[in-house]
Parts: sequence; structure tokens; C-alpha cells
Amino acid sequence: MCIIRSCAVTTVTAVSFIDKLSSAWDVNNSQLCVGLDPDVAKFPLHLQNQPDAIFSFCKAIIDATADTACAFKPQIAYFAALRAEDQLEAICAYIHEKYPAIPIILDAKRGDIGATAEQYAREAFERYNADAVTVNPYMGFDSVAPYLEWKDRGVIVLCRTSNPGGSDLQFLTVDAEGGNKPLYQHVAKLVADKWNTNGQCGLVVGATFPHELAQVRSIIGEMPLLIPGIGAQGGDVEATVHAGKTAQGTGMMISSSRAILYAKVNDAAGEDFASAARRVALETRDTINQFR
Ligand SMILES: O=c1ccn([C@@H]2O[C@H](COP(=O)(O)O)[C@@H](O)[C@H]2O)c(=O)[nH]1
Repeated sequence: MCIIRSCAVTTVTAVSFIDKLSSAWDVNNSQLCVGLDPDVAKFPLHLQNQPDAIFSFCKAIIDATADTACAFKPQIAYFAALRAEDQLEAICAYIHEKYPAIPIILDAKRGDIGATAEQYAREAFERYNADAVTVNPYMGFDSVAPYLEWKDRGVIVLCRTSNPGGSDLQFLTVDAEGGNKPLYQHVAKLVADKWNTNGQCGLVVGATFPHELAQVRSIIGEMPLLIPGIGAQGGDVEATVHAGKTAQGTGMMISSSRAILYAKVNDAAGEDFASAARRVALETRDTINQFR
């Protein structure tokens, strides 16, 4: 399969994020998103002192799990904190070259005024050539609009996050059109009804809140959901799938990072870290599929 990319300055035919994701759902029979959160302290000792340790670790994980996943989700903080953005660029290029059918979701949770957001969008979509990026809706439509200009790319908006503190704001009742509702439901409706004019949006909803996940699914129809919170955060896979799936049993990118990346640490069996990651990724994909 040949994916031809485009950017804002060139006009080349491109496969959209949504088309690429739909294809990956089918080809790999997977609703699992493999998160790339490389923590050098948790790497095998033989990798830790290498200058390109992050790239080598992620490459091994990618090679071991590419046929189990519908997406890869690098978390930019793990790269930026170590001045390893060059290795993130190399990883994104590697995925595009070796596994062009698997979309890359850059987890950056950006949110800023329009002029700055334009630069963040270039960072995500030009520098890293991500297929999609996560964004924070707190600053409103003009802060998200620059990402939406990249019509072949996905824009995945935080809605009901997986962390307990997400309730501090996202559960507050707001008096919005159609009556009182929690803020996260207002975000879901706003994105589905008004921001998603080009069909490129998704939402982040945590697996740790299955009731809210079901509420969001009922509001948004078929829009894809990025669902972190299984694995290390303890979200229940069965409840997540029942709440998050579409009528066709799809529509999800159920994300797991640490439970896959560091499966070797959690399991003393005599396998290498990439084989352990593959084993857990396969188990997770199959468990998800059991409940679709
Ligand atoms: O609500 C959210 C949004 C994003 N995340 C990110 O997902 C992964 C989760 O990692 P695990 O190791 O599977 O817990 C991480 O990159 C978070 O920044 C989230 O957890 N919740």
C-alpha cells in the first residue's frame, strides 16, 4: 500500500487519517493503539547507554507489535524531556516507511491561541508527519481551527480524560444549548456537531470512566474514540469495549503504553522485551475483540 503524504504547502493526493485508521482496523483486525512512552530507566540494560536508545527501543516495539495495532501513539513528553525530538522524528519516519498502513497519533495535547497553534500544527504534521494529533479544547474553536486546516489529518480532542483529576473541570455542569449537562458532554456535542465539518475529528475518553464513555458514544455517532486507561491505569477492557464501540463493533483506538512496553519487567519469564511486548499486545487485542 502506498501512502502519499501532503502538507499545507504542497497539494498532493493523500490518504486521510480516518481512511487510514479504518483500513488498519480491518487489516489488523485490531482496535488496539500501541502507546510509545519510552522511559529510558525502564529499558533493558544493554540499551540504556546507547546514544540512540530511545529509537532502538521504540523500533523493536514497533516491529514486534505492528501487526497487532490499529495505531501507534508516541507521547511527545518522553522525547522532549530528554532532548530526543530527533529520535521521535526518526521513529515517525520509520513507521511511515516500514508500516505505512498504520497511522501515527502524536499525543501532544496542544492548546494555544491561533497563531501559536499554527506552529504547533506544523510541528505535528510537518516535522513529525503525524497522521493525527491530540489537542486540548479549553481555549475554544480558534485554538483548534489551525489543526483542522490540515484536512487529511486527524484532530483528536480531549473530552473525558482517564485521570481522576479530569473530574475537577470535565464533570462540572454547564448551561449549554439543549440544557444543563456535564462539560465533557458539551465538548462531545460541540466537536460532533460544529467542529467536525471535515470528518477528521476524534475524541479522547478514558477507559477508566466506562459510563461516561457510553454517554459520549451515544452523543457522537461513529466518530473515532482514542481510549487510554486500560493496562497500567487499570481500566476494565470488557466494560470499555461495551461502552465505546459503534453499532458495527468498531470506532475505537484503545490505547495501552506501559503494560505493553514494559511487559518484560512485569513478567520474569525468559523472553526478550520485544517478545514480551508482542505477547501482551496480542493478548490485549484479542481480549478487546472478544467483547466487540
Ligand atoms: O486521558 C488521557 C489522555 C492521554 N493519556 C496518555 O495515554 C498514555 C497512557 O499510558 P499507559 O501507560 O497506558 O497508562 C500516556 O501517554 C498518557 O499521557 C492518558 O493516559 N489519559
